[in-house]
Amino acid sequence: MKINILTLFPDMFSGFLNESIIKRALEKELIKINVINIRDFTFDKHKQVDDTPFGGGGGMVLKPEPLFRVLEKFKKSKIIYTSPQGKTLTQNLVKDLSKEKEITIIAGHYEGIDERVIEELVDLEISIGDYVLTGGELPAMIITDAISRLIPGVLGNTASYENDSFYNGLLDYPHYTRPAEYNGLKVPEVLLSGHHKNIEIWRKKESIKRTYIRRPDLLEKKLENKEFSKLEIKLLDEIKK
Ligand SMILES: CN(C)c1ccccc1CNc1ccc(C(N)=O)cn1
Repeated sequence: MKINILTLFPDMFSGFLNESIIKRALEKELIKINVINIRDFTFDKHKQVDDTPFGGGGGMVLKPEPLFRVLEKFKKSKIIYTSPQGKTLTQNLVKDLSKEKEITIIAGHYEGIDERVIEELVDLEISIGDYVLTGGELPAMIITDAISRLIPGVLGNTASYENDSFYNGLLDYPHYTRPAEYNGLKVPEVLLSGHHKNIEIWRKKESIKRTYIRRPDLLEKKLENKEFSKLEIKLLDEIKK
């Protein structure tokens, strides 16, 4: 999986690329991340990347020329633009994107980019949620992070995404680690029992209970898509009693 990120602020990505799971995935060459400075694709004296909007109003808009030039190099990849006007990112969309060979993410800035770039070159506009940020760099990191962890080998053997919340359409169950009692607070007995089947059922029930309480919309969706196993239906009935 190769991810190109087009940005005006490449230095924002150094921490993201040099730490933890992403760093290890890059070292193992499981993914390749290429951060490109849009400004390198300006050839005028002032290296101008933005300009005032036609029609007036405040702010600046990213000019079409530098973006058309840089995107020429990546036209074989799926071109993504992060903006509040995009399709909201979900785990299913992440899963679909993780199957691409190469994607290029344009991190928007200022008031956005010239619409002609979107119309002509952008394959998918993505929003990470209904809120406004100073730039598209954090959304680009979030999309890159969410995709990378689905690439085989990136999470290593300890963590796996099969039990991810959202992976099975449910929220995650509660997690505990040593000590078994802390400040008089105990870990649920079943988790200390070593009884794997009971533990699995307890975790599944906790996931369904939490989803029922906190995100009934997710349960609805799972029911609509007929994605419930017989066990999950049984546990949901117990919870509803
Ligand atoms: C300055 N703005 C509003 C803007 C306008 C257009 C494009 C990019 C930006 C950069 N900001 C972003 C980007 C993405 C998201 C999101 N929800 O994915 C929120 N904000």
